[in-house]
Amino acid sequence: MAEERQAHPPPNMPERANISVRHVVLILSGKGGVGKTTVAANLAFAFANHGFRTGLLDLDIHGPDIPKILGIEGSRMDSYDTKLMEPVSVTGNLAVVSMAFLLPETSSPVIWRGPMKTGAIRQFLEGVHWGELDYLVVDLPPGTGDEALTIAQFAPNIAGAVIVTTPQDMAILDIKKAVRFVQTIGLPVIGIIENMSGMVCPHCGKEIDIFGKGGGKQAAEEMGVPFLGAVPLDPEMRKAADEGRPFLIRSPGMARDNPTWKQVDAVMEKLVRIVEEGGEIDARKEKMPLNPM
Ligand SMILES: Nc1ncnc2c1ncn2[C@@H]1O[C@H](COP(=O)(O)OP(=O)(O)OP(=O)(O)O)[C@@H](O)[C@H]1O
Repeated sequence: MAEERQAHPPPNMPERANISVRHVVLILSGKGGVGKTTVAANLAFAFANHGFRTGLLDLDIHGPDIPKILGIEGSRMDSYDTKLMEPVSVTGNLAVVSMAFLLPETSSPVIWRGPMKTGAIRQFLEGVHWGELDYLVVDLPPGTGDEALTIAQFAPNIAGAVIVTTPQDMAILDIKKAVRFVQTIGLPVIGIIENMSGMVCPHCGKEIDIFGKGGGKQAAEEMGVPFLGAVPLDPEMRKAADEGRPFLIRSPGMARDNPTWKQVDAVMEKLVRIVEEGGEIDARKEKMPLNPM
């Protein structure tokens, strides 16, 4: 569908950025604090772990948190012998671009109006040596602002948007707005992810539904869009983000059997099946060895 859209751009549409990527996946949420960045970082990590050449583009220009979550805060994007900037490499398969890599200090605020952000977003696509990518995961700021519109105009091969939510009623109203926003700008909704969906008490092992459970699935059904799955509220996931480690490698050894990670993996696999139009993940793709930081 993405190719069809690009084959006949409206006459006043700007040209799409010239980067080599098979699928661009936008991650957004109707409201802040639902764990969109955490989900984007861990999904990108899961893609890379399955052998996909993955880029992660942090477009939360005013509050870029991806570098902190991945433990690459303080890294810089340099340009060597080409004029292109080098993204920051996390594993052999995962490269990251963030505004944070260009700021003099991590606490420096970015006070920019729309046109400056548009220029930066274009640079982050075309001015970066991404190489050949299978997936480019784009973490957008919450809500329905400029960044989403700009990337929707400039990025090639957009597979669509993934909407992250928490299960409670207040968040569900915002999902509906986000779904309509994505549809209004002419992109497919790949699906909805319900984050912080129930929690297993670390003391008694009982499941506690802090924000409720099942609201994301219900909204997906009501809106007629796919439900990609649920990720539980897991204190280890919060700790991993605070410590700057992707969740999977926070506790090497136990990670692959961890129920939360299995959920992240299942969400990623469903996303791939939808994006690659019904195809199963290529079983020949060896899982890449992790590169603990
Ligand atoms: N499944 C989860 N289990 C436990 N903690 C989580 C989970 N998902 C996110 N968190 C924590 O919730 C907080 C908010 O997450 P995050 O920054 O990813 O949200 P966001 O929606 O991207 O926020 P913003 O609106 O600021 O962009 C962080 O402390 C993160 O570690």
